[in-house]
Amino acid sequence: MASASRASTPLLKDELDIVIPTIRNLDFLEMWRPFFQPYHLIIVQDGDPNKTIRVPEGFDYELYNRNDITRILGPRSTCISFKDSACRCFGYMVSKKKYIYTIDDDCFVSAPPAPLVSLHDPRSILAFRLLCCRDSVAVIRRDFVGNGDWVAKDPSGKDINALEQHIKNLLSPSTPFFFNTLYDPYRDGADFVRGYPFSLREGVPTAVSHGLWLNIPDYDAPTQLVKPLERNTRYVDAILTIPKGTLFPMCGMNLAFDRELIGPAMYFGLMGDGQPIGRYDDMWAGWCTKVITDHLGLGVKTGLPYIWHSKASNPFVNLKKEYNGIFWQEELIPFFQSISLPKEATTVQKCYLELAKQVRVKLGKVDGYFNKLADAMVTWIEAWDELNPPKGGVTTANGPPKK
Ligand SMILES: O=c1ccn([C@@H]2O[C@H](COP(=O)(O)OP(=O)(O)O[C@H]3O[C@@H](CO)[C@H](O)[C@H]3O)[C@@H](O)[C@H]2O)c(=O)[nH]1
Ligand SMILES: [Mn+2]
Repeated sequence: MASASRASTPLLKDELDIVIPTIRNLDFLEMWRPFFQPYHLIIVQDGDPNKTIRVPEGFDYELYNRNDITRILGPRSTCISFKDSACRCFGYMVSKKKYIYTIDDDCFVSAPPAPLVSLHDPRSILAFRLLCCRDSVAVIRRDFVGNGDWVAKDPSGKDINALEQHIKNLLSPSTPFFFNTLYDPYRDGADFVRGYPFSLREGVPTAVSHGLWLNIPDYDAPTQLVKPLERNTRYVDAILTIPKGTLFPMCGMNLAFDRELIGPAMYFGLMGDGQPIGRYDDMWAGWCTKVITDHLGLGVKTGLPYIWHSKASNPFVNLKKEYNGIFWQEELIPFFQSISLPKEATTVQKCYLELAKQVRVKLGKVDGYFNKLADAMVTWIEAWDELNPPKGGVTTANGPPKK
């Protein structure tokens, strides 16, 4: 029987960093305070390094802007994107923790309190909840707790703690080799179904936990343009292992991973300023990650937890960023589907460098950009290994910025 984790989920507060890319502000942290305050935040400030980003009181954090990235990585800083959420991967590199959770600054525990709602007027709270219900079909109910904090509830009325769910996902095995039709067999109240081979029931270590989003779905620009008012109101109470040999579109908005198992593969590519492509950062990382987890016998899960995604980015701006990606991905997907990594590639770094070689040989002819990207993939691994020497190695000269 799959050992359902009846014990409470460990906080992992000293083993997990929260990485936030931002070009806006960090007010959203107020709603996450009950869940995020125990953790160390790594904030990657994109855009103008002279702009001051205010971090709400009471959070333990490091903040890196473009000047810090250049100071720490020197010439290798060219592999970190500028003016694209891809910059977040710098946070993965400088972290010293086993786990990473990354979230966008427009993602909330649940629908943020609208300005009209007074936090202490029951009538306006009811009105706001009815508004939420109208807009979001009551997928998440929220109740105020005594001091006016917002606590999200799932349809069963249980509190939602997205970070706790990601930790549960990462700490329980994945089942990539044989699909369990009752989904995650390790959840309370579930198990392997009849016909599931006992030899496979131990599962494999989980490298990635990919969460989803209510309200604004992560659609590409053409879909956004065709369906501007569509909201995701479907709370599907399921966690699935993505089967071995199957790629998936990884979104960086609500994502957790085991940095020691798969960190070096989580390079978010060359995107944004000066590049012919944007908004394919997380997609690229997801395709590289999935072929490597398949090769190393690790698992990738998708499903719970949900977060509430509040802002739709501009579809016209997105179309310009995505155009080449939409076109190139018809070549990229067959490339990743046909990847075979040699058995000598026994570490993530070795797998990644082999991938970079194949990107240059097979995708360089699609567009010269992929030669640049292959170089950047190698630079990323060099920088990763310099900042993360094997245990007991030397640390980097510069170290994190003074706060
Ligand atoms: O130039 C930029 C733009 C944005 N950011 C920060 O990145 C995240 C996501 O930004 P935003 O919410 O505006 O974009 P979405 O379209 O909703 O994001 C989804 O598309 C993917 C684009 O790659 C992204 O991974 C998804 O989450 C926010 O925190 C912005 O502040 C930035 O740093 N630099
Ligand atoms: Mn967003």
